[in-house]
Amino acid sequence: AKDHVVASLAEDYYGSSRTDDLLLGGAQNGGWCGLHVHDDDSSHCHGENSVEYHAAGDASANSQPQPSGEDDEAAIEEASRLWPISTPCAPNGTRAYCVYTHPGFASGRGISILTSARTAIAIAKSVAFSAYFTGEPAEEEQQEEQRGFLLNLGEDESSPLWRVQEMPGKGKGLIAQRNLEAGDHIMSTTPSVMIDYNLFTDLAEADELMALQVAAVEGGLSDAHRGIFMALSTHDDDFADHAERVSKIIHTNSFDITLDGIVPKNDEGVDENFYTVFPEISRMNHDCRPNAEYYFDPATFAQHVHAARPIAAGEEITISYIDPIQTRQDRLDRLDNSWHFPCSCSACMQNRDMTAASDARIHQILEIRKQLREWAPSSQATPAMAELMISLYEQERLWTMLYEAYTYAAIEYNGAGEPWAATKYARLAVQRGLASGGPNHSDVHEMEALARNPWEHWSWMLRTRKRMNWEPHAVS
Ligand SMILES: C[S@@+](CC[C@H](N)C(=O)[O-])C[C@H]1O[C@@H](n2cnc3c(N)ncnc32)[C@H](O)[C@@H]1O
Repeated sequence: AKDHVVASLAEDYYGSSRTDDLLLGGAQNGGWCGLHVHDDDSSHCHGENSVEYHAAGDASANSQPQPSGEDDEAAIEEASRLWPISTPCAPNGTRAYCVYTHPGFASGRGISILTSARTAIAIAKSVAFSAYFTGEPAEEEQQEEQRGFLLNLGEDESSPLWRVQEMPGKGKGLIAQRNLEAGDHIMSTTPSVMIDYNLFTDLAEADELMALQVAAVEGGLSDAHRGIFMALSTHDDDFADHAERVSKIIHTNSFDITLDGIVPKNDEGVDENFYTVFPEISRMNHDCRPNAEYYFDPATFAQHVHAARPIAAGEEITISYIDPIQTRQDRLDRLDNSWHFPCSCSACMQNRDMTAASDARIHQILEIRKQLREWAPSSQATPAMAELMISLYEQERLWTMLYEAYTYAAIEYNGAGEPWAATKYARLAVQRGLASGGPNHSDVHEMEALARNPWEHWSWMLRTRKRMNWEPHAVS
């Protein structure tokens, strides 16, 4: 994606795995579009980006021109009409960034978004927000759904499923209050504050950004919501004043979010990122072998967390802040550079022999991944290779990544003309993908289609076809 000026929770994870590399792209004729498209005509692809949230957003948003200084004024006026509160603003020469807040969002929980007027308008028109602005009948349904998400949240930062507790050496963390099964829903929350990444590069004065951040927290959030936000970690408790505290909270607790299908891509055709705090989810500490996974749904503006494996009552619930497919030293370096803590998770604390074996598996996973993504006839990919990938992920306890391996296995078996094994893995990929990417994720749709009818899927006999140099029409 783009150069990150600030570290965010799971920025690597999103960057290298979650949105770019491992996902199916809806290829029709032999490849995964938008990823590493091979020799086929990429015009068969649905779209370049594999993450298509069909339910979300105003499709026309994608064709909107980028804001310029001249038309920004009109946009600010329109955005101010749409959003209940939109103050203050900080001009940067070509566009103004303002705080757009909605105290009524998510049943009065509230939300603040720091962005340009154009983007604020696009967000206001998206499915998650339009009901709040138009008062259409959808509003009831929308609010009901968001209320449902928040049912598990108490104002004291606990729920029947989890509680916040002091964790030695890590600050606070989240503890399971009940035994959870893989796939169990843990929580869903909407954001407190979202900051358009452009602010970090475009606003020359740090004070301007800080003033906007303070205004975002002061306005727009309910008292309870603001209380949970302000209690979040600042990592080192070293701040001079309120503004710096708010800034540190944001920097310690933000996730990287893209509003695909809602906000237009930038001039380079890249999705705009939003630095986003989901305060209850931000209580989760890092583990290189996490037991929970999450995804953001632009249709509701909620982030959903599910168990990636069974979690025992009393166990800490963790997520990974980085791409876990890295050797131990790379993971430690990454966490130290971006997060300034030494990782003491079980994978990082193994003895030398076990670390060497683990690192070797990571190298093997990376090598196999390359083959499984290779669509030229010379690819070494086979169903056995995909099975090996599943095994390596299991040995490495990479439960949050298993859907990738199941997806590859489904494609490889189908590509070799083995529909029953393909169907089995497609179903497993769907089951896992629902927790990793959500029901609207294009990869999940892809696997559902394969499971329904492997013979009609683009991957049917694909490997055989390529290796034997058959024409696509030779296969029905
Ligand atoms: C998003 S917060 C996580 C919740 C935080 N522990 C709290 O008290 O609210 C990120 C911060 O938690 C701490 N942290 C997270 N995972 C950790 C780990 N595995 N080991 C040590 N500290 C960790 C670091 O201070 C990091 O900057």
